[in-house]
Amino acid sequence: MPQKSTEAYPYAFTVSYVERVWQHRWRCSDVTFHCLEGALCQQWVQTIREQLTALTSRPKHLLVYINPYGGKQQGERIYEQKVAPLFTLASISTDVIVTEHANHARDHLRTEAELKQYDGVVCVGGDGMFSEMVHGLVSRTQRDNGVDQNSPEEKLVPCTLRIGIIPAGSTDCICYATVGINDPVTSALHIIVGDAQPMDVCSVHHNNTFLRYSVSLLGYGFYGDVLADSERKRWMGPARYDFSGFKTFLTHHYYEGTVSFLPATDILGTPRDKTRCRAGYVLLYKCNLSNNIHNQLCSLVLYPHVWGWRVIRGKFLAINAASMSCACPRSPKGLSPAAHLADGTTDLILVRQCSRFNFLRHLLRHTSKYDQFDMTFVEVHRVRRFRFTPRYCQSDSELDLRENGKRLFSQICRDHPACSCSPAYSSWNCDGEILPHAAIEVGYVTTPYNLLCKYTVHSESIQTHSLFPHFVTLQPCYKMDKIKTHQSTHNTPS
Ligand SMILES: CCCCCCCCCCCCC/C=C/[C@@H](O)[C@H](COP(=O)(O)O)NC(=O)CCCCC
Ligand SMILES: Nc1ncnc2c1ncn2[C@@H]1O[C@H](COP(=O)(O)OP(=O)(O)O)[C@@H](O)[C@H]1O
Ligand SMILES: [Ca+2]
Repeated sequence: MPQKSTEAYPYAFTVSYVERVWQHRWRCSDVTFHCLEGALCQQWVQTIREQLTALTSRPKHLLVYINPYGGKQQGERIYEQKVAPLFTLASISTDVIVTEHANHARDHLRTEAELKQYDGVVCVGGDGMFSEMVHGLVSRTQRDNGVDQNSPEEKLVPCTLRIGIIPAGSTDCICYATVGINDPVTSALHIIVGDAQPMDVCSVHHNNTFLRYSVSLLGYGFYGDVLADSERKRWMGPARYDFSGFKTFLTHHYYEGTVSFLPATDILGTPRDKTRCRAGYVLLYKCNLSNNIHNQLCSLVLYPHVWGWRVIRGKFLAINAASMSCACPRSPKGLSPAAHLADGTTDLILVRQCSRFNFLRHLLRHTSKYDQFDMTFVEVHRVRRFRFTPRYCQSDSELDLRENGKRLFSQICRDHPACSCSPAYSSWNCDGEILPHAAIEVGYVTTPYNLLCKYTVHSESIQTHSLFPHFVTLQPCYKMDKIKTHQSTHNTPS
């Protein structure tokens, strides 16, 4: 700032605001306004503060859980250096808990946390950490509302508290698929401006007993085997997935069983659409009205058996249910690029036994513009519920052993115990956590959630933000010589 201006306009205040820098990446910038009179300056500051206070969607008090062991074990550093300064700048107060063991956050949320005092909870970690938060909050809400979690027929009661994710994990699929990028600063800014995005939740059951919730990927076969193998290599960090992915690809195991599913017939849109859900169901359809007729036609073609369950038997390399696109840095368009974030459905992808070469082609298409579903051995259905029953029954003792992480003889091919062909069972990859039960039933996909983040790729959203995009942190009406720090720093609280 030239000296002349400082002398002529000795009073000033600084407004911090959100700037979209590149694609989905957000940054915090600021602008300093100079005034001639202290009273005028004060009036501006007062008015802006009043406007900001009136924005009820913005959180004021947050409960933060940090997983210090997620991803590259950088959770605490990421929070302290990149996120906490922004929260302070936006006058958000926080209670921070660094987790001490797995399920610490889940159990604290489910039983102990005084949730009434918070406007939201935030997790710093990966998909597993987010899953802990979902389990804590969703379970607590169902318990408080008398919902029987064990029944796949029951619809979940929505939670009122929102969850924010600061990505610090290995895949960060939930963050990437909802925000469009896995960047801690961008996520912190979405939380600060009070963005919200509802999302679907599936409940997973075995013999009418509740097992887990899933919000992103439920994968049997390939993704189940990758996860089971990678858990033994956690010391490798995020690279464990590349190693185990390659190894699992080479083993090329298929699994026999029956998939039954209830197609979602009363919806517009199919998994083969070219549109992308980046702002949830409602916004997408507002923005793509011209696609609706086309989508309706596709639904009729895809789902001729509209009234009941469909049953498919076979040998599968992978059975994936994607309740959102599952986009992540490894696959920027995701497992099911057209899946919706909050439409009460999940996209069921069945990859039948095929050659290694064809499976590789299918996997590689997740990383390119080519359609991974346009292959004879792949089919995809948008469903409300589904079940999987493996061809061979899994005994309780086998399950107990698998739950304790031991490898079994019975996992080796039933027909030829001495050979190395496919084992009888895989396990399910449920948002990055292993489910040892092969037979599962997925209850109604419901939308009980709001996240503290969303895509803002639509022009409406951008305009809405630019109408009042700022969060203000200023020294009210200081003379210029007292606010020098403002000109050089913008995301550290002063
Ligand atoms: C030979 C070329 C292979 C290219 C394959 C590309 C396909 C990648 C699709 C990945 C979808 C990932 C869905 C998300 C799963 C996560 O929930 C889970 C746990 O994440 P986190 O808690 O952050 O660790 N991640 C995985 O299961 C990793 C799957 C990696 C598969 C290679
Ligand atoms: N303090 C802790 N010590 C050990 N495990 C933890 C701790 N806090 C959370 N976890 C568990 O770590 C697992 C992985 O967490 P996540 O944040 O998803 O990292 P990543 O993306 O690397 O898998 C989850 O199952 C979670 O329950
Ligand atoms: Ca969905």
